[in-house]
Amino acid sequence: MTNTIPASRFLTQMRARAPLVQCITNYVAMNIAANVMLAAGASPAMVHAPEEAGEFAGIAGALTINIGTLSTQWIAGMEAAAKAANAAGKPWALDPVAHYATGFRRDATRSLMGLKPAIIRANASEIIALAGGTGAGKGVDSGDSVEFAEQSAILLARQHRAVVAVTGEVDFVTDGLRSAHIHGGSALMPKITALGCSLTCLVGAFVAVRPDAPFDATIAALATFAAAGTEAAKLAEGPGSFQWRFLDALAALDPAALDATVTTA
Ligand SMILES: Nc1ncnc2c1ncn2[C@@H]1O[C@H](COP(=O)(O)OP(=O)(O)OP(=O)(O)O)[C@@H](O)[C@H]1O
Ligand SMILES: Cc1ncsc1CCO
Ligand SMILES: [Mg+2]
Repeated sequence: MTNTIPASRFLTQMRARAPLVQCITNYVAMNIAANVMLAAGASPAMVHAPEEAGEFAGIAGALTINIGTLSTQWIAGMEAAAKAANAAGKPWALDPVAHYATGFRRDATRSLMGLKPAIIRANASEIIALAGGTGAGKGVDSGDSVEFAEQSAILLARQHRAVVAVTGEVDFVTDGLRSAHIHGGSALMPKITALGCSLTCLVGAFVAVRPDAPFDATIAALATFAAAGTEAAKLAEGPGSFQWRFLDALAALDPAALDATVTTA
């Protein structure tokens, strides 16, 4: 493994600091994302109103923005928060849920991309479309393999000088120069709504602690999900028991389990 900083060390650091993360996420994700953050050891705050989102971004260690259930009011909050995070030198992560589905989402995503996210985390169909290609996504669900999205991810990372994370059966992370694959997890994960949205929030927690290393921090967040997903799947009987077992696995996770999930190139 050529990682300068092992993922296990990032999880230990993140838990020790329990960073405050401003998560602007969708109505579907808010509850599970907050519980995922608490189980993993971070401190989430779901603050999105335009009247306060910018002020809060100055207090939080990092910001995450997810466009899953969009409205004009929410866009105003997102843009205020992203601008304030940039002004305060805090990193922020974008989750462009189904951005290809409507003109409203496309426009919002274009303007958010202009506000320089440090990290973009999405499924394969979303990454392909963000790079100008045509994927097989259906609403919020991916219809493409991660492998098919890898070149799009590299292109996006170079164009936007961002870390790009594509999730699916095997995850791919790139900063345009380096790349990594993260193995593990479970086929039950896409059967539970908003786990990807929750992962974007967790990326925020890791990058809040190591804003100097967004590539490694993103890998560590994805490795945390992969290791906890593998563990939860061992005794799960279906999506329902997987969901609570996943929270328990996140809380009990041994950081040493992360490193075996990551291969770098
Ligand atoms: N077939 C699979 N096998 C193993 N892990 C998977 C599989 N599909 C997804 N995952 C894992 O599930 C998590 C969420 O990724 P996914 O790509 O499903 O996000 P998403 O499509 O944005 O989800 P959502 O929009 O519902 O929040 C990631 O940790 C990913 O590695
Ligand atoms: C189901 C759903 N619809 C809008 S956002 C969301 C959560 C998964 O992306
Ligand atoms: Mg998603």
